[in-house]
Order: sequence, then structure tokens, then C-alpha cells
Amino acid sequence: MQVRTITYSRNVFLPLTTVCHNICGYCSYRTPVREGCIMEPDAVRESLRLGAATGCTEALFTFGERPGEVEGFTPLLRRFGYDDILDYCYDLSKEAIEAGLLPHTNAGILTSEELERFRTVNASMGLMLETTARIPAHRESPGKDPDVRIAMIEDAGRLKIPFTTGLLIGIGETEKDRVESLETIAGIHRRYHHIQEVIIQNFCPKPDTPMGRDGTVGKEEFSETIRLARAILPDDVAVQIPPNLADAEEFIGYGVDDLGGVSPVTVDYINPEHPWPELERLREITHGYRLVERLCIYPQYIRKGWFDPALTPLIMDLDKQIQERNP
Ligand SMILES: O=c1nc2n(C[C@H](O)[C@H](O)[C@H](O)CO)c3cc(O)ccc3cc-2c(=O)[nH]1
Ligand SMILES: C[C@H]1O[C@@H](n2cnc3c(N)ncnc32)[C@H](O)[C@@H]1O
Ligand code: MET
Ligand code: SF4
Repeated sequence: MQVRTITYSRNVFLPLTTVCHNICGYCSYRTPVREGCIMEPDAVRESLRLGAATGCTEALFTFGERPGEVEGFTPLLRRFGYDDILDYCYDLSKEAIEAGLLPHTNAGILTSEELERFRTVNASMGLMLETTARIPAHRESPGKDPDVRIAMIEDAGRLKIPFTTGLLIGIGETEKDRVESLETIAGIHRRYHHIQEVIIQNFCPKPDTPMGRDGTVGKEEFSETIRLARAILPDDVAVQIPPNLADAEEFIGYGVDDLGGVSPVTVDYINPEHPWPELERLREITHGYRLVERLCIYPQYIRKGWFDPALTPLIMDLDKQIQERNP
């Protein structure tokens, strides 16, 4: 019998800004405009350098959505010579490539024009659908309107951008909503064929948020959701769980294909209380499976050539490097 393969990617997490125009009830990442709310260019460069030196292949730019709409943000950003966080991210993506890392950006909602521009400097991009349900946690988050999220994921599909999306589990959605969310993603993929992976992420309560005292999803419900995801999503879409949030060892058998990005040099800025496992631990978690490193762009999208020609040398070089590392 063939052993199943479980993949993961080595990344550095670059939280360019904690300022965000949404106010999600579960999020402790977001902060007001204040000193230090923007990651300085030199700090980004240092992470890129460290990441490249420790064998990382991905620069994960994940940050607040449309921070420029928050009063006082733009004057702070101008100190670094930019009017728009996306221009800053674009230039840093180029620096990431020069440093030898493939950019993957999740900046929340982007327009089709913005996506088209980022495609030239990103090997893949992402946006969590979270859920198709309209829930109280998203009452103050216009960017979490499911129709808006679906429209952006479709735009990325039309632009042939290899894409990561996912569900946040335990934020007030029902099991029926989870099925609907998964069927929605499956439907989008059948039309555009660009969804490489779907993250099934469990909500982790943060003390100083409105949902700080809410319960988390039980183990049975979580494993059932993984099973549902594997059953509903097309075979060429990977099911990812973050190994620092869920007890991956316990859930891996329910249809998990991927453990996402783990970083040897940065914390998970969204869930800083949950450290990433060491590679040794990943090997234990995936005992009985074949653990294989991947890039942020999955092999089938490399083969199809779904990336900007400017990225060709780096993708080929990193692909060779991970193949040499994969036993
Ligand atoms: O596309 C996304 N990728 C996210 N990823 C990235 C993902 O694990 C990898 O970068 C992808 O698998 C790349 O293909 C995260 C990785 C972390 O380590 C921590 C949090 C996230 C969150 C997201 C996310 O919201 N969207
Ligand atoms: C980057 C992604 O992090 C997720 N996210 C935001 N807050 C939390 C939390 N408290 N627990 C788990 N995941 C969270 C959202 O799904 C977002 O899209
Ligand atoms: N703010 C974006 C979103 O929630 C990116 C991830 S959270 C920092 O979609
Ligand atoms: S989860 Fe993302 S969109 Fe929601 S408040 Fe936090 S940073 Fe903003």
C-alpha cells in the first residue's frame, strides 16, 4: 500500500501592519494606530535574511486589511516613503525575491487590479473565506462579507493565481454553514481551478477580545470538519491544518494533506501564544506518513506555468533545493 504524503512549507511571517479597517470579534492581532504598528523596512530585511539563511522558501506577508482607511495611519506610513501599504508590500515582495524567498501575500480584500499587480511578484496568494454565514463576529468587518470574499477569490481565479483559502471554525457558524462554505470553495475551484489548499483553522480565544470567553470547537466537531472538507473538496485541493493550533497528531488521520507554513525564525503573529513545532516534532506528528517539503506554489501550478516569468529562476532553484532535501 502506498504511504500518504503530508506536505509543509518553511516560511517567514511578515506582519507589515497590525492596523486594519475591519474589527473581527475574535482577533487580537489588530491594534490601533500607534508607534510600532508598521513593521520597519530593516526589520523586514532582517527576517528575510534570517529566513533565507535557515532554508525558508516563502515570505508570508499577512497584515491588516485596508489600514489606510484608519485615521492617522497614512502619515505614519509616509515616514517610510509610501502612501499605500500595498506599494510598500509590493517593493518588499521584490526584496524577498532578491533575498531568495517566494512571496505569498494575504492582505485581506484586494481589487482585481491590485491582484493583477501582485501576481507579478507573488508565487501564490491567499484569503480566508472564514465562513459563508453572516455572523456577529463580523458585524464590524465589511471585508468579511462572504459575497465580497467570494468575489475576490473568483477574481484571483480569473487571473490564474495559485490560491490559499480556508475556514475559521468555531466563530459562530453552524455545521450546515461549514458544508455550505466548503461547497462554495469547491464550486469556485471547479470553475477556475486555482485553489491549491483550504485551511481548516480552529478559533483560539484571545482574552482581550469580545470572544475571549467563548468556547473552542470540540475535538469531535473539528475532526468531523476535516473529514467533511476532504469529502467535499476536489481531490486536487489540499486540506491544511495549522500544526501549532490544533493537535495535529490527533487529527492527521481524518484527511489532512498539509501542515501549512512553519517558521524556524518568526512566531505566528496572529496566534503568538501557540509556538510552531520544530521539524523533529513534525516528523513525529506525521509518523507513518511521508513528510515532504513544498513551496508556496504547489507542483501542479509550477507545471502549468501559473506564475510570472520573472519568478521562473527562483521557483526552479528553490524547487531543486527542496527536492534535494526531501528524502
Ligand atoms: O493564505 C493564507 N495563508 C496563511 N498562512 C500561510 C500558509 O500556512 C502557507 O503560507 C501556505 O500554505 C502557502 O502555500 C498562514 C501561515 C501561518 O503560519 C499562520 C497563519 C497563516 C494564515 C494564512 C492566511 O490567512 N491565508
Ligand atoms: C489570518 C487568519 O487568521 C485567522 N484568525 C484571526 N484570529 C484568530 C483567532 N483568534 N484564532 C484562530 N485564527 C484566527 C483568520 O482566519 C484570519 O483570516
Ligand atoms: N486581515 C486579513 C484578513 O483577515 C489578513 C489576515 S488577518 C491579519 O483577511
Ligand atoms: S482577522 Fe484580519 S481582518 Fe479581522 S480584524 Fe484581524 S487583521 Fe483585521
